[in-house]
Amino acid sequence: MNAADRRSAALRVLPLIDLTDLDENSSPLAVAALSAKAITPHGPTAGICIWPHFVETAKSLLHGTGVRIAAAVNFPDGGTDMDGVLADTEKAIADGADEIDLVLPHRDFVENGVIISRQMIKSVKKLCGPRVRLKVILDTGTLDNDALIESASEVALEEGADFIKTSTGKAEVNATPEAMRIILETIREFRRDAGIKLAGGISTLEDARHYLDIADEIMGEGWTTPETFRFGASGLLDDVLAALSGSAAAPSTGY
Ligand SMILES: O=C[C@H](O)COP(=O)(O)O
Repeated sequence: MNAADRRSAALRVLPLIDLTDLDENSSPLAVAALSAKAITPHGPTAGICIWPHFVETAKSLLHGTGVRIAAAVNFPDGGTDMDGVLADTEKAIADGADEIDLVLPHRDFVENGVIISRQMIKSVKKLCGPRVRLKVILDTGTLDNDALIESASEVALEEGADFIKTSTGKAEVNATPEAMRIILETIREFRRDAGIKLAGGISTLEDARHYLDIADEIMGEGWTTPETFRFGASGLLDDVLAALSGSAAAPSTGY
């Protein structure tokens, strides 16, 4: 991409980023720095994505800025501890979370079928109510099978997910164009108003633009807005800001 293309990609990508800090060593200080970084001279990111116990800190800093606060629950393992997931969700919402990123209990989904997964998504959605958006993280690299990705997407959409998110960023395989295609085709077929969040290992504008091209191809141009499309990324904003300030490109991971 030349400098003009990078700049135009950066302007498109910036409002779609959920700037993420889900490091196990995250801290209130780190969340404060993340919150400050989310408000750039070129406009805000869509949101920040953090651990539930830091929502209160972020809320006090971001209140009124338009930057949404997403809390990751059942993260990153995707276990079946329903009570723990509901308690974390309830607390995050009470502290001011605008969005919940819930990891599907994917091992149980693969081994035992849909019952626990449906129950968990339905119960978390009930806590979210009409105000708080629910993103369901499939962990597509672990599901590792097209039919499973498709059926997990269907289950999430049927139980009220507002977004399907590919990955935690902690698995060996995270977002991929192949998984994205399956999810988007399912969304197109079942619930065009639902969104997709690509997450894990996306750190260059080149990669981000490749995902946007696929979204344009499958859903049509104009579909990708912050209401339907996000990049969950800890590093992508750096390349966006470099492009907007005219610096050189970061090396692409090569999609
Ligand atoms: O939920 C988002 C991911 O954890 C971000 O992954 P990343 O650090 O590879 O960008």
